[in-house]
Amino acid sequence: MAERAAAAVAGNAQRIYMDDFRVRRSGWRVIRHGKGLTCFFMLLAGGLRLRQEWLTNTRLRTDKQTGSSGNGRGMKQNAEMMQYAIAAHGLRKTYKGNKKAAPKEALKGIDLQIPRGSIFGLLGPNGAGKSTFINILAGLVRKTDGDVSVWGFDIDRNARQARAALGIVPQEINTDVFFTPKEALDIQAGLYGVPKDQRRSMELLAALGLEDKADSYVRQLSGGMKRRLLVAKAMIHSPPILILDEPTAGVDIELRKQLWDYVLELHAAGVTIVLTTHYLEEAQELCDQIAIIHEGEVVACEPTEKLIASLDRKTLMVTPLHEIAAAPDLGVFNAEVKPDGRLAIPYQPSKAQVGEILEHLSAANIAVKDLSTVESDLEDVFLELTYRKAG
Ligand SMILES: Nc1ncnc2c1ncn2[C@@H]1O[C@H](COP(=O)(O)OP(=O)(O)OP(=O)(O)O)[C@@H](O)[C@H]1O
Repeated sequence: MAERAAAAVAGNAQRIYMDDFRVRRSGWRVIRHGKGLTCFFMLLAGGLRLRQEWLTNTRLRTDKQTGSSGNGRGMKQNAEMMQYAIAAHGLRKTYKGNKKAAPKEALKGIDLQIPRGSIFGLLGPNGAGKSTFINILAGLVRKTDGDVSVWGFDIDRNARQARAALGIVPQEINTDVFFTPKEALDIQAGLYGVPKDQRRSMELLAALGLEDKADSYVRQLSGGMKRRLLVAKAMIHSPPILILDEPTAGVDIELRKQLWDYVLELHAAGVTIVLTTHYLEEAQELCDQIAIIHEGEVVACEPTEKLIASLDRKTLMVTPLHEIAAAPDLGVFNAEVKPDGRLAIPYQPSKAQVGEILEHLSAANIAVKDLSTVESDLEDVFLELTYRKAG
């Protein structure tokens, strides 16, 4: 399975260069196979999008010929574009206001580099700007300013290739309820120009535990099943990058595990994974690098372990030999008596040793029965950074 996925992803590096003709030809094939009216509207929307892209590409080609490219960073930036799965520089988005709402600056010039082959966590409180960032990559939201490249393709100049390099599992479930999962995947494959003999609809359904639902209507699937179908749809064209926007919201523990097993298999096959989640333990367990976004700005971007270590906070948990009624005076250390009778003593590993705390305990005539240390976790870092930023 992993080898097949790897082969598909590698093969796709070629397919990303697909041309308009193949997209249109596949679209007509879809029409012939039924569900005509829905397909007609899908093709109409696709056609309008192609036209828009053509106009954009023509403008950019003209810019290039006249030497008026809006982006003059040159070779250094090209090298960086090839090194990263996604690279954003000075990315800004301001949503226009209207009579009822003021303009909203959702992204305030973010710089972000997501290494190829990583599992990258994009975290932030509600309204931080995560979905805006993802929607810009997907071509659903138009950026106000800045440069973004996906798999080395600039999202303005090579919009189609950039988009073909991405598989996106959106936050909202937007499945085609009148199709079966198998049909939905075949149509999606057609829209991406995947030749019939290379389609992996059944393989993907099986990998996501939906094989027995292949011919049921999508509307008959549970919420968790629909979400897994979205993952299959995102991977139908074997993109080298998979973006999951809150993929496990509303998915039970067992299915969540199944989903992550599949995502890890894809990662082992070379797919770069970008993930937004509100489950911080999940991010801590899965991601090798994490960026925290707050109010449209990147407030941290580090390898996960380094990020947690950067908080420089541990807690010494002491079980006293005899019961203690009130917290003792331990000099510079603050102690708290927990409901189970243990003492919790926070300290900064870079500035203090456990031995110093034990000396203070001994001076306060507290005999120690047992002790352990508790590391900070991602939740502590997240709260610290976002609350510090919020003042
Ligand atoms: N179409 C829009 N028009 C105006 N404002 C918007 C629009 N979409 C998002 N916003 C605003 O932009 C900000 C960032 O929203 P975004 O959806 O990107 O946040 P998020 O980090 O994905 O949040 P969540 O975790 O809740 O999904 C929010 O203040 C939001 O209200």
